Amino acid sequence: MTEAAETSIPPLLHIENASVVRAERRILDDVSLTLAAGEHTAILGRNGSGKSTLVKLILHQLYPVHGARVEVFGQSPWDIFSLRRRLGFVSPAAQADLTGEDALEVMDAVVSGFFASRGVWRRETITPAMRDAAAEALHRMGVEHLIGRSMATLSSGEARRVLIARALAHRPDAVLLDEPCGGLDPATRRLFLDSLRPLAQGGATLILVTHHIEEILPEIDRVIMMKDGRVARDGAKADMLTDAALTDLFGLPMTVSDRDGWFGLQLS
Ligand SMILES: Nc1ncnc2c1ncn2[C@@H]1O[C@H](COP(=O)(O)OP(=O)(O)OP(=O)(O)O)[C@@H](O)[C@H]1O
Repeated sequence: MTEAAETSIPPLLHIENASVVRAERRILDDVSLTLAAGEHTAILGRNGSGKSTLVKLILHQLYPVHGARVEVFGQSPWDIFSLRRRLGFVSPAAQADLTGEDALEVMDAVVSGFFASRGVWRRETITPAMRDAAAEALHRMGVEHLIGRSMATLSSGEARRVLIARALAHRPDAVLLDEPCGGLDPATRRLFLDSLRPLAQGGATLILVTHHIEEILPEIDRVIMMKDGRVARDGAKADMLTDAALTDLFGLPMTVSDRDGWFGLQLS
C-alpha cells in the first residue's frame, strides 16, 4: 500500500447497491453513492421518494437486503451510540422527542447529546469540559440565553437551534439534517439557515435532506435527487438545479431562480 493510501481519509459515506424492502416493495432500490469528507450535500426528493429510508440506513436504524455495503466514516457495522457521537442528527422528530410531555431543561438537552441519550441519566459521567462545550455550542447558535428554560417552553425556531447545538457540542465530523426547517416560518427558516452557514464553513460536513431547494445553503455544492427509491440524478448543484431536472423530479413544470447563491422554485 502506498503512503498516500495509508493516510487517506475514508469517505464520510459509501453505499453500494443498497435496497430496502417493505411490504414486498423496494422502497430503496439499488442505491449506490459515495460522499467525501467535507463534501456538503443536499438530498432532494418528493414525498415518499425514499429520503427518510436513506437517512435511517445512514444512521444504522435499518439494514439493507443482503449483498449491500453501507459504510459510514469507512466503518461498518457501528454501534448506534458511537455513530451518533461522530454524526450529529437533527430532525423535527428528534426535536419533538426533547420538547414533548417530559421535556428537558436546555443545558441537559444539549449535554445529553454526549451520550446519544434522551436526558441526562448518567450525571456522574458529565464533566466540566462537556458543560463548557455545550455552553459554547449554545453560544454559537445564539441561544445561550435559553439555559435554564424547559425545552417545552421554547418556540420551534429556538428549540431547533438548541437541537443543532446538541448535535454540535461533541464536535461531530458531520451533521445530518433531515427536513431541519419543518415547522419554521419563512423568516425563522432563513435565520436558521444563515446560522448553519458558519458550520459548513467551519469543518463539519453537512448532509441536508429536504423537499425544498430554497433550503440548500450556498455552501452546498452537490445535489442528489431521489425518485421512487432510486438516485435519479447526482452531481454539481449548478447542473442539478435546472428547470428540466426539477420539472422531472416534481412532475410539474418548474422554473428555477438563483439569487446570491440561494435558489428558488416556482410553478411555470
Ligand atoms: N415500514 C414501511 N412499510 C411499508 N412502506 C413503507 C415503510 N416505510 C416507508 N414505506 C414507504 O416507502 C416509501 C418511502 O418512504 P420514505 O419515508 O423514505 O420517503 P420520504 O422521501 O422520506 O418521504 P417524505 O418526504 O414524505 O418524508 C413511501 O412510499 C413509504 O410509504
